[in-house]
Amino acid sequence: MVLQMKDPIEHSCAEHIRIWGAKEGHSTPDCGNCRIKKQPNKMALLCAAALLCVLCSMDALQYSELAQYIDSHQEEYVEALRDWVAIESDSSNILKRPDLHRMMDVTAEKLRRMGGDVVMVDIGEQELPGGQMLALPKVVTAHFGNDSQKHTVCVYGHVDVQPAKLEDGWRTEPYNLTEIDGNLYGRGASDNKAPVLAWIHAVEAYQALNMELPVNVKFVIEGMEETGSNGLDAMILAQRDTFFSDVDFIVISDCGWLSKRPALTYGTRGNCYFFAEVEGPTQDLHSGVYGGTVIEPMTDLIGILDTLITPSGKILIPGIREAVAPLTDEEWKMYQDIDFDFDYYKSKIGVAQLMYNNKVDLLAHRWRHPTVTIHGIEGAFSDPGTKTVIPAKVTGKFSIRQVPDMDPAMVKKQVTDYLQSVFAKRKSPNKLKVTMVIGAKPWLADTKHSLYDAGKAAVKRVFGVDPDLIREGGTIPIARTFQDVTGKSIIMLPIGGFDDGLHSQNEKMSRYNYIEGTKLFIAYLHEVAQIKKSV
Ligand SMILES: NCC(=O)N[C@@H](Cc1c[nH]cn1)C(=O)O
Ligand SMILES: [Zn+2]
Ligand SMILES: [Zn+2]
Repeated sequence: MVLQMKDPIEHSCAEHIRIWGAKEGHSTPDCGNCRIKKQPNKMALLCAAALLCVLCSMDALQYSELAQYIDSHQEEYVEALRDWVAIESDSSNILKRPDLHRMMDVTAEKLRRMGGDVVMVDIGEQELPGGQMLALPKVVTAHFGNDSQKHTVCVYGHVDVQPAKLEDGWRTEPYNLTEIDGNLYGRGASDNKAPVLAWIHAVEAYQALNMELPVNVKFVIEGMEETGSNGLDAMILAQRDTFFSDVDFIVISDCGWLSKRPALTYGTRGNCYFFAEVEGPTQDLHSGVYGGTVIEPMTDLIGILDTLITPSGKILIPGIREAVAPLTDEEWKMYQDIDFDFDYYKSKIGVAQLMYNNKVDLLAHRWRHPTVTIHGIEGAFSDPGTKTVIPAKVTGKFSIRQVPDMDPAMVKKQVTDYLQSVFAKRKSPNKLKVTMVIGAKPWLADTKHSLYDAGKAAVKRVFGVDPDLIREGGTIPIARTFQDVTGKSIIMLPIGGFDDGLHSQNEKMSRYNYIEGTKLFIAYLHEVAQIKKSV
């Protein structure tokens, strides 16, 4: 026996610590957590845990107390999510703008009640396609703790949502949070209201237990993410030397796991979103009376949209595929090692066949290649029933997900030139106008950064497994701006499940992920506090 028990100390907490000392001349083993060889008599055995140094043991005890607090307050957390989901904060629908403003007020008020230093930052107005101006939702910033000896972590999230209507095929009212079999269904539940609340509840738990936060925490919560984070770039630029000057790291939890295994996300795709408007007659026309005599805008539009991508997914716009950074051997290897159930993925989304039939190709095309998606046509007849009309003006909406080394400014030119040349060949008298309404760049992090070690340790503590390192096919438009403007390192720490149905019917957040995710954030703050602070 290397160790002998000396002065066992029993704590009154749920878990007990026993302090162990080394025999004369014998070495003391490393701490099972921080791996540092500690002095004799400073090693502790924590019930149901490994041999830890005293510091780590105290940390484990504190975590255990916080985790118990989270468990015993979970009903309140679900109610908070219910209140937030009930606000139809759809940023894409201008008629819902009052709800979106209310959502920002409610968010600010929650942070204010916790004693945060809260500011609602006016980010101006947005110009609508008709030229009218509409006030953007204010960005909520908040600040907890101001200790220059500690790191400052800035949490970014959004509280706007994608559109949702019961008649889209939801099984429950989208804005009435409904729990079924441990899943909390509602628009915005996973994207991104529960993760934002989980971060707020993590800070609240320290306050309730009178525990000092291990780091200073700042929040930046916006209401335009789903439509491209309009106005936020300028705000970050304007506050680079004020609000962001003392921020050390940025954490974003606006994404999901790839499987049942927790994950850390190190890359997102960007997005270039286009409107292609084809305008013909001055008003809609009877298709029997005028059909066969006019060159129809819808036929032109569908003709040009069909030249963007082949049925097998090959993008036809010259220059787009050529800009993509080639996949490295290391990336192939990483993708091979990732947990991913190919058949479950297929069955979950209800398709018999995918574009690719192996895991690596599928992941590469989800994360690492651009793709074109045609989203819809404004001005087209889409109601139930039959209407025999020739629409006078139609606007096709499509987007191209961006990966390194694509550049949105270049993509804008490539797409516009290509569509104009394809349209010209049709010799149509109609007018085509192409505009890029969102131009978000991809984001990529260095997984060797200590933020990722902290993430791995936090996942291990809460879930007892090592996380997958994954990328995200979706876009968080502001991620790249945070990186470029503030120069700070970013980690994405998702708590959403792989099957949450983001942007889809029946979006949900599982109660398990919501509650364990809150604990993950607490564990993460503890781990970040261990990162050496540079002076
Ligand atoms: N949760 C992230 C997310 O859903 N982001 C949106 C943002 C976006 C991109 N283009 C328009 N909106 C996404 O679709 O990826
Ligand atoms: Zn989101
Ligand atoms: Zn989203």
